Amino acid sequence: MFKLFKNLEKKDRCFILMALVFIVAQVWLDLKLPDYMSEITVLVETPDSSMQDILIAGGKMLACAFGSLVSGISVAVLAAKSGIDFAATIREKLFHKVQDFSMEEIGKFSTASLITRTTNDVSQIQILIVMGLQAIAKAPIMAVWAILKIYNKSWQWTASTGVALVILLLIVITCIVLASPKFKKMQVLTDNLNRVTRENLTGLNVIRAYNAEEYQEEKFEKANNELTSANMFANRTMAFLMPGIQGVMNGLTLAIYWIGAILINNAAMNKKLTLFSDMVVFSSYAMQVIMAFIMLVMIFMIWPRASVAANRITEVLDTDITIKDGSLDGDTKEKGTVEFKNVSFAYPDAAANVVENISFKANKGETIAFIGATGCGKSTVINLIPRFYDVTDGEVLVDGINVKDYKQNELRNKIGYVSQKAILFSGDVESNVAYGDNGKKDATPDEVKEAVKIACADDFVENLKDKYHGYVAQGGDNFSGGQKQRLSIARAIAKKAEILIFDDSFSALDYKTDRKLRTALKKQCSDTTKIIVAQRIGTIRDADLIIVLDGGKIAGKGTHSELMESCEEYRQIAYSQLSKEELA
Ligand SMILES: Nc1ncnc2c1ncn2[C@@H]1O[C@H](COP(=O)(O)OP(=O)(O)OP(=O)(O)O)[C@@H](O)[C@H]1O
Repeated sequence: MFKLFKNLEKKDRCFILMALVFIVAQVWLDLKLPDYMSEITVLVETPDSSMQDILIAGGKMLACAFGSLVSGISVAVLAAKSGIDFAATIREKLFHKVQDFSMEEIGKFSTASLITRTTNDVSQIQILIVMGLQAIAKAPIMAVWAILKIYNKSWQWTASTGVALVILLLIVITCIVLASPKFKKMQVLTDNLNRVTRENLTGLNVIRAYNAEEYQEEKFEKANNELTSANMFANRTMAFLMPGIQGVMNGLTLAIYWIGAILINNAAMNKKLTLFSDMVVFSSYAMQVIMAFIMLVMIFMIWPRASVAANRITEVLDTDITIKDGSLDGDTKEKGTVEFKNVSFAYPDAAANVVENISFKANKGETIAFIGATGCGKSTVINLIPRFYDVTDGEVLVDGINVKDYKQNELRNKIGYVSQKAILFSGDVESNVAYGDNGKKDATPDEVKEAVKIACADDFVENLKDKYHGYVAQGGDNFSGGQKQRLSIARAIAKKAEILIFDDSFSALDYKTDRKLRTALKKQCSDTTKIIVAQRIGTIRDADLIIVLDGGKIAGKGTHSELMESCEEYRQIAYSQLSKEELA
């Protein structure tokens, strides 16, 4: 928790300091009230006292109460401001940190958990600051100050307050011990609920198509019930706190007046008035002590959850990023080359390598294609080029330099990447195609148009009501699979990168569009090196080099005709897709 607070900005530290000053002022004013109350009691009981004196003492009381109100409001405003600001700072830090995460770190935390940590967990910290700042600082000052004021009044009253405090402590400790583990559990269960909700929303169509609503509901109900019952237990336990404290407060008032009655009864006549005034003042201070405890209880209610949340946030912020930046910028002598030297790779926590001993070189303007059975490691190989993962063994070189030596953004400026699943962002066609930074300049509307044309997406984009400013929904949900793929391809082309990577990016295109697109690519991007993963022989048969993968290893390498001669795996794929006449 305290580690997280090191992230407080200077401005917020100042706000907190100012709040502390107001808190001390408020406590001082609150504790001054009983003194004036005692003065008034004495004045009322003294036969010769004037109304003027009573009014002056009353006026001072009023001024103290008003001062306390102003201080209280100031503390609340300052606490809210620093809490909200701090939450915004932490959310921003988390966002930036997660942006730098590699797939390994994202996988370690899970997307659902990262969302809960950035939203719900940060809110817990905000609540702690906004509500807790007053109590954390105010309660101890108030308790100590009030105790100092009353401790020498009468040992009987002090003892009764002591007993009340011990009972209070026992109630508080029991409730905290019982509820604390549940508060901790609640954050993890919130992750789980988020995960189930997310899965449900993203897979809605499949759920409906398979009439799996009931199954999903059961899953949701289980997650929801777990969270509800943990919440219920913790809050039910905490529900005993307030009535318990109230009971102790009433009991203490009763005890003070009872003891006071006995003391006044046994006292000499001239001491009775002083004792009565002492009793009123003492009960007032004793209530302040109990109030301080109530505030601490509030903290104990918020603290366990906030402390778990703080640990979860620091866990993300302190995570060591596995993919570290190199120092080189992208200004290399060699351009457009990709070379793998005996590359092997195993996913984090996996026992065995997924790909093994991969070596090849792509020269500027060449087309290199990967083909092989599903799950043989094609995507894995090409994901090593933009450094989504680092190799386990061997080297990946881009423009003759190890990818690890580049600054990551410099390396990625060289690459236009089209993922297997086409990803579009909410906005319009133009913002999606001109997306990101290529280290040079933003794509102009004309360049966007040209890229869309090369990607054979102009036919449907031109038909949109707002053409290149046509609306794109989140995830590109208002476009078909093939349209999304073509817009993703246009985005990579518009980047004017040295190397284009297509991860099975033509799979949703019909054969005619596939051919048209490849022809346009060959003509318009002749200087660009193209690395293509494909399932169809037709898509890759013209490639300069085809690499056949089998179980993560290279089973054959060469042009289409060479592989038809030499590679049994390639022949099998080819014959399974095309007739002998088509292949001839
Ligand atoms: N993030 C990951 N963590 C662990 N294992 C993974 C991960 N991604 C892929 N794999 C495993 O690596 C192997 C190769 O996967 P990869 O996606 O590279 O295959 P592929 O040849 O591209 O398949 P497809 O043609 O079906 O897309 C698979 O066995 C898969 O289970």
